[in-house]
Amino acid sequence: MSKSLLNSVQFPADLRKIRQQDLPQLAAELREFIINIVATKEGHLGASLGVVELTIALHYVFNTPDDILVWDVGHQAYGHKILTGRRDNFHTNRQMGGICGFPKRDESEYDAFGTGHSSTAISATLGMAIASQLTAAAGRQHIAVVGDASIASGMAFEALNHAGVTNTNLLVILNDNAIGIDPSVGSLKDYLTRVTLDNAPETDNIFEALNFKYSGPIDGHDIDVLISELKKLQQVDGPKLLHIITKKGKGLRQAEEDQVKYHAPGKFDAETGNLVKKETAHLPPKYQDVFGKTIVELAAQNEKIVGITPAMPTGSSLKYMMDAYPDRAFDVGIAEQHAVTFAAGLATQGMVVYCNIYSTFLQRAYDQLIHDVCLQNLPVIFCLDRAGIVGEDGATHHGIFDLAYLRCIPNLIIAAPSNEIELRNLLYTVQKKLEHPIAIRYPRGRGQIVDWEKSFSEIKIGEGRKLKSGSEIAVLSVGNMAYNVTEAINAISEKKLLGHYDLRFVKPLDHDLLHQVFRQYNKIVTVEDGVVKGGFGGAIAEFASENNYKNLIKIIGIGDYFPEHGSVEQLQEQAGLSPEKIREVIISLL
Ligand SMILES: Cc1ncc(C[n+]2csc(CCOP(=O)(O)OP(=O)(O)O)c2C)c(N)n1
Ligand SMILES: CC(=O)[C@@H](O)[C@H](O)COP(=O)(O)O
Ligand SMILES: [Mg+2]
Repeated sequence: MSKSLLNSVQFPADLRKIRQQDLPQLAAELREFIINIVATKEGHLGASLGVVELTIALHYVFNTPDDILVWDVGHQAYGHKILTGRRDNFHTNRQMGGICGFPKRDESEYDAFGTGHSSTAISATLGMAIASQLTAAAGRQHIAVVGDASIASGMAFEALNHAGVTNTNLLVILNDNAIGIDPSVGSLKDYLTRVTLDNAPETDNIFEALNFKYSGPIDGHDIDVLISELKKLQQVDGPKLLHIITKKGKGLRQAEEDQVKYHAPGKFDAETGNLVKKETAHLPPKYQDVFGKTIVELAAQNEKIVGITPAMPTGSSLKYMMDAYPDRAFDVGIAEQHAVTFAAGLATQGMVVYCNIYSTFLQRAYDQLIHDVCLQNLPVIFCLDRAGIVGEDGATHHGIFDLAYLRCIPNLIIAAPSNEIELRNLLYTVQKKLEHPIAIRYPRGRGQIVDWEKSFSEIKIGEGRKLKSGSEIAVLSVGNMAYNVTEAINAISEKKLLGHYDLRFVKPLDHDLLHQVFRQYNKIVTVEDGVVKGGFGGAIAEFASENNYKNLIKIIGIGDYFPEHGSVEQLQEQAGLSPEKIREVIISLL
């Protein structure tokens, strides 16, 4: 048996000692290593398998970390992590206290830029390249690896546009596998397909038009070809783009065949590649499916309904509508800013627009939300998926800022349904008649109600509801935090002293209900799965101050820090949002 090459590599300096002809063996070992660990620990699989050869070639040719390597999104950087000092703790990937699933500057000097959200790599790398010029770090190379879906985002184009008029040592590697999480979309994707088929010379080159020296397309799984091309480009001054063709999921048959599922497949059998089957028939639905299936039902009755997703049709379940009504459901690619203003345009014409965006990714379209939607009071329906703590994706992906960043925008209604039926009824309500934009936030994953497909009933905008009466302490919650609160209250023996109210709307607040609550209870506890500063509890404190109430108010939510990765339960415990932690706070007030 030949000796393991991977075991001889702690850092790229070790890799550079390996003979070039042995690198395919290293690639095979690295793939196997990734598959074995992701099979049980879960995480992003397909993207990392697709760049195994590229990762090896980059660290082989360039002098990382002095030469700078930036991975866009970073979900494809598992091989990079393993070859840069993190092989032995790769099994802790994405777990609490373990390494992060994305590059992270304070984790390694090889992680030149923290990522998670897409399309930032070219801007960041250009910044580093300009800094090198200004500090006379001559000869240093700056490499950004960007996927075909991510390069179609506005931010990536802005960076290419800028880089093209510099003479920086910038190398953009376009990793073209013709897919994002779901199949890539748009005319740039068509263009890249044409370039690939023509083998480049027949087609006017869009990157050359932007002053990049273009090379490729080349086979991104051929290490020798990659090494020789990278060495050539090392000698070329100015901005350059290397177009490589790869296969997402390369090396695991099922991952190659079902690239969408194997983007992040959950647990699977490392030997066979088959997914570990989960019995889900009797489980409550995912909030995403409540959204996806309900919108199809509503679209059948209301032909003005359209749906939008920026590149997350499967994750958001908008795919149900894309299948049922392909002309009325749009995957616009990784383009949150465009998605929001496109929604605004549709709304000006009387369309009923459900724009589904992960809470964390809406951060990118904040100006569009304010300037294009709310300022003009256009009744766009934003469905903010993955609100709250999302778990293993970690700090870059938690949807914990939305309440704070939305609450300050005039005209915008903010709702947080506490369960699947509430979500369904809200989705129904808002397509009937809506006079303002609305954001409806709900969490990742399953709720608690199996039997959710009830007939629709309307929810009055701005109306909260009492879940339980009490006399001493009122707990006010938003969204599915209601479940944690209920559990907390049920674990307290003096529960008859405790009232519980589901406010449903963070804006407008239900003033009538709040006046009752502030008169009936001495002490108020608020619970939200978002940052405390500027959030729901802040809104309640403002209400109290505006109305001269002197009740004691205790705000439970996420403090002034970025929660990292871990399970949702662990991170809620850490933030003080678990039933047990909520119980402790209530007891301390009794
Ligand atoms: C701003 C933003 N929007 C959406 C996402 C979700 N997302 C993560 S990876 C991905 C697809 C990336 O595709 P591509 O760049 O082609 O890389 P590949 O997965 O094919 O390697 C998407 C949409 C994100 N990370 N950031
Ligand atoms: C890398 C990335 O941004 C996505 O793959 C993200 O991890 C998807 O999250 P969900 O699994 O919650 O859809
Ligand atoms: Mg891709």
